Amino acid sequence: MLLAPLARVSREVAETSARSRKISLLAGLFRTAGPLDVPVVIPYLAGRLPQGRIGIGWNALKDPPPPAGRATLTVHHVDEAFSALAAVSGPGSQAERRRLTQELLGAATGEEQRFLVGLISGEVRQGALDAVAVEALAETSGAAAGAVRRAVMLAGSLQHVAERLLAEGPRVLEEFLLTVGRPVLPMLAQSAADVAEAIGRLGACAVEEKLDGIRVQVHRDGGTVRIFTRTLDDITDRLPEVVDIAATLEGDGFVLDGEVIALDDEGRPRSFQETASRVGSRTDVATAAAAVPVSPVFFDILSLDGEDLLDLTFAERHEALAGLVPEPMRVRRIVVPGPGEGGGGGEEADPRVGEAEAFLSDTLARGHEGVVVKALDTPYSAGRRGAGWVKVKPVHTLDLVVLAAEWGHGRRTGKLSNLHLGARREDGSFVMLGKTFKGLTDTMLEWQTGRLRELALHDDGFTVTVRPELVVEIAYDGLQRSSRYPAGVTLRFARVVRFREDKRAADADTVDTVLAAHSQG
Ligand SMILES: Nc1ncnc2c1ncn2[C@@H]1O[C@H](COP(=O)(O)OP(=O)(O)OP(=O)(O)O)[C@@H](O)[C@H]1O
Repeated sequence: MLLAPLARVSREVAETSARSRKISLLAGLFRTAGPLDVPVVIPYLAGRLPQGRIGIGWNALKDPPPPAGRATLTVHHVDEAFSALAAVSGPGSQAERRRLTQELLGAATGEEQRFLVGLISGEVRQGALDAVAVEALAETSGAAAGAVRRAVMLAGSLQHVAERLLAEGPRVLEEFLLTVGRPVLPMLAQSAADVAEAIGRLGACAVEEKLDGIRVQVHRDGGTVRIFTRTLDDITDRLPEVVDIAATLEGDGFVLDGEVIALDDEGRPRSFQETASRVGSRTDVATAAAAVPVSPVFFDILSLDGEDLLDLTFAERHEALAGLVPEPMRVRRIVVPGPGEGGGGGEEADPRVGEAEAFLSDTLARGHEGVVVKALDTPYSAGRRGAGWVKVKPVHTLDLVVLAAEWGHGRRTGKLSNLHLGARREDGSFVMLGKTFKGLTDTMLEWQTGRLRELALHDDGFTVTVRPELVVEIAYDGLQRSSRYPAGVTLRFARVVRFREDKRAADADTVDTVLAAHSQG
């Protein structure tokens, strides 16, 4: 398959806001993709290189040779060229990378050059591509969209399902079952401004503590335990104490969903940074575990003794959870009846809300982040922000993407300090909303300097532009008008709360969400 139609479709999908048009563009592309192309086409459309980081900065990209007059590059050839680039190392590697990059660009037409440069710099990034691609795959293969979606959730990979579906046809979808040992994309929550709004959206529900730890999916198959993160990375070796606990539970095979968190002697949460760096540390796990032990706290169960529980209601799943996991390892919760069941309605204050608000206050007093209100009658929506889960956090924060960082002065000389913060647009590009260096501790400054150097594209001696991949959680006091920023607004008193390495840029907040939250507040 030639690169030219892929570059064209990528541009056209970004340019149109009509979902049906996006689907038919992608379906047309998938129809022409051969089995060897699919493993490359899907990541390229999402703006990702299968090789990961290949260390090309702007120097290698600037002053490209004149574009080729005819499209001859194949997707396979480009993939090989990127593999060759990723393998370059040692002395003279910068010059060699530039030579290989320029050679590749010289073989590309104008449109292909723009696509390749965007791919390398992280600018080609389609927002919400997965959902559209699922429908396009259904259209191309003749499978039902729901069946493709479920297979993607269970496989945890659009690419894997696409490869098999396009090669083998719709029947292959039956093979994507929930399998203990293979992670599933976790269900995510929607947000509400307060408990009353959350409860108002749901019928009978559970109000659960929202713990500020790291999401984990714990699988046990007989004697084997595996632990996965929200992004489906296997972190089993980093959490020996959680492995031990999972091994002591009575069930033989299960998949549990929950959070791991570092607690102090009184059972209060230690700082998120302590939990995060403990879960992130791969070296000398035994010492790290002794210094900062983490506890698992489970809130859902997806499979038990060979039975897939995803389609059961939350009430039924919770019963199964309670039968397997003893209380201190289950999240604290209260159950609130539906509007017709326990009073409420009418003009007077809804007692359902009062009880939930008291639970929230108590949860905050215990040092936790907020609550997640969950409908009792809904199935587990793997990989989606399901309407059945609504989170309420009193401190509103945004997850933004670092677009660039400025070299610090004085005490911060030699460190990348002031961060340029971007919100996502639906088309996958980013809008800068402001800058901040507030809230950064010395440790964070040190860490971000190293991390941002890895992502650097260009350094003009003052500002380092980076691949837009690092997600940072920002607290702020509202928005204010500003003609200096492209959305016409900027953040007031933005300060860094923490880095969210567990999130991808595609999970960051969109500029529309930011503006909508502001207009409500
Ligand atoms: N009782 C709970 N039920 C569900 N999720 C919980 C619970 N306690 C803590 N969490 C955490 O809260 C998250 C739910 O919010 P959401 O799905 O929006 O994820 P998020 O974007 O990581 O949110 P946040 O940044 O608010 O933690 C889960 O991913 C999980 O890590």
